[in-house]
Amino acid sequence: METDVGVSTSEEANGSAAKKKPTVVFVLGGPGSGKGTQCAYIVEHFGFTHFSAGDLLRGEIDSGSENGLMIKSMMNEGKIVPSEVTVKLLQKAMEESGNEKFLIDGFPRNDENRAAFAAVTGIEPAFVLFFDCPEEEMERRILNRNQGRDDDNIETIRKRFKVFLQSSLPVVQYYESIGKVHKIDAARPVEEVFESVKAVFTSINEKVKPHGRVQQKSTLLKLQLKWKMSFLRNGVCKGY
Ligand SMILES: Nc1ncnc2c1ncn2[C@@H]1O[C@H](COP(=O)(O)OP(=O)(O)OP(=O)(O)O)[C@@H](O)[C@H]1O
Ligand SMILES: Nc1ccn([C@H]2C[C@H](O)[C@@H](COP(=O)(O)O)O2)c(=O)n1
Ligand SMILES: [Mg+2]
Repeated sequence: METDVGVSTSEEANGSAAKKKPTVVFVLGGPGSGKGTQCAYIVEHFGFTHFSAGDLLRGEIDSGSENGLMIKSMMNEGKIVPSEVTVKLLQKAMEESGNEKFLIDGFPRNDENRAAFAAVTGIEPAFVLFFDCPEEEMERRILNRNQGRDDDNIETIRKRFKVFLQSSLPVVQYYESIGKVHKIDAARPVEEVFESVKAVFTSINEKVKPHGRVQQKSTLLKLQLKWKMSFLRNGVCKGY
């Protein structure tokens, strides 16, 4: 297992008291594009914990919680559940997991989801994986899935596609505009898709290794500080 991917972009840069925030990768793509399937492989190879927002919401329905009925009816309509509910579930799951590297699958589904997660957790994703797949292929996959999901019927599937185009793609475009998206051609066999996914995680591991640029920069800053302190102590500090 190649576990690294210590891409903590959210570490507070205030010296020794820096508090490390979890590393979060958002996994996006249309319904049936293969997010859950690929996440299982990423977990196996890179030591992430996987949370599917849809699974957490289905768990909430099954638990008989007071939000259950509302969530169920929204899901059956292919609608997006209010962010307050979903973010709370994700936050609780992350806190209880004991890990600090998370794949968050099927979230954020709209701009409200995105903003609420950032506001509540203070976490921005290290990057976003986007599984790009034609609608006909996604439809075929969902109709063959046989997992007993209430929303895997043709009427709800079409509604989910519409919501994906209207609300979720703009979120992908937002992350693209800030250079955070790794787009994967998901219309290939599972193993081929995972080869591309693996390349993304491996290249990110390479970038944060001790001799990578990120590490070099912080090492240089530490060295400069050490020199300054040494000059000050010896009373020969003039030009600093
Ligand atoms: N690359 C692939 N080629 C063919 N079938 C696939 C591929 N990836 C996943 N599948 C199958 O397609 C179905 C949907 O995959 P999966 O559940 O991973 O999608 P998803 O993006 O998580 O969907 P949803 O958004 O509805 O949760 C599953 O039955 C899965 O086995
Ligand atoms: N952020 C989210 C994620 C999911 N949902 C609801 C609406 C989706 O149609 C449904 C199933 O999600 P999936 O398992 O396909 O990722 O769950 C939501 O409201 N908000
Ligand atoms: Mg899924």
